[in-house]
Amino acid sequence: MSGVPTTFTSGPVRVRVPATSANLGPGFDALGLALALHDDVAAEVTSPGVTVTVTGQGAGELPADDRHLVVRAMRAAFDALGGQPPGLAVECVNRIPQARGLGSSSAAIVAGVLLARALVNEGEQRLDDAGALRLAAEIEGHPDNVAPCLLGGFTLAWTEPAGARAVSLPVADGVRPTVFVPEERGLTATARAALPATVPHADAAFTAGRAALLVHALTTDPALLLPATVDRLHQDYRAPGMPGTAALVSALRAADVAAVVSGAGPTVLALMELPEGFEPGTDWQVWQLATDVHGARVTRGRLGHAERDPVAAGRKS
Ligand SMILES: Nc1ncnc2c1ncn2[C@@H]1O[C@H](COP(=O)(O)OP(=O)(O)OP(=O)(O)O)[C@@H](O)[C@H]1O
Ligand SMILES: N[C@@H](CCO)C(=O)O
Repeated sequence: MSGVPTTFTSGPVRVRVPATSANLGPGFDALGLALALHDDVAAEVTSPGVTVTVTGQGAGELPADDRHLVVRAMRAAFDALGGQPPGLAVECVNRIPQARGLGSSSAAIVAGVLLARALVNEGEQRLDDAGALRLAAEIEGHPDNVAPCLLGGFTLAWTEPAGARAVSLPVADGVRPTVFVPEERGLTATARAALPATVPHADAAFTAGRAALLVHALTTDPALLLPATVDRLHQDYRAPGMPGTAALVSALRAADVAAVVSGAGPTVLALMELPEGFEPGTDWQVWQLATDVHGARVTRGRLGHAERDPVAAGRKS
């Protein structure tokens, strides 16, 4: 399509993007799970200028101009699609807690890339699904959240010289995700700075074996989730920066529940039913979430009444 001028569709488009939990223990920067907790974002091409409205998570905190992450991702995608629109109006209804380890930044990036594509005539010919994944992963810096956000389900992502690739696998019955979300935030960039440049070969070998076992446990045999979620690459190094998270992971695992730090934390993810009466303490919001099997979904039109409600339906706390 290079050389053919970019033209834009008229009217708004909207996208529903899921929260995601990356790493899942031993799958650092590779494995991820899409969860049924969503942001809804709509966008429209306008006359010159950028407006952004935010309801729910991040309202009053996030920038309302070109610095907003959805708009930054849209700008990068419009460049890849061949040209920028005159102006943009973006409406965000956010339910994914931000800077907690639930993939909020990837959800914003995926939303921006898919909205930009949907606003360009013949957008899917200019940027196919594989290209959208590569671009979103490049903006995020690693593919383990953007992959499940785009594809849904349990994803394995990896990076080749040309960019990120991913596959989505079905999740076995019996996997029961619960997230424990604290009030305090933790930026991924800070958690990544806590990691060493190198790790002992024995730890790398140990973790590679558990990551392979985790693919089997999550897709076929959840009875193996406890041994399959042991990691030696990141959680211990990050524990001093999130002691409450580390203590809750330990308490859950001591109760035979496969629990890990969700993404870069500080949220905790359990993958199995909790024991009767398990009490995490008052510092946590506890939500049982289904797996999102669809991934990001784009439709035409404005956000509807239900999509404008920033409180997630069916969330158990
Ligand atoms: N919906 C959003 N709209 C705009 N900016 C967002 C949105 N969600 C997140 N961000 C930006 O991304 C930052 C959080 O990104 P970060 O990667 O640190 O955490 P996360 O994505 O929530 O967690 P993790 O990557 O560990 O799963 C926020 O502080 C904000 O700047
Ligand atoms: N793999 C990433 C996920 C969070 O973005 C990390 O742990 O830093």
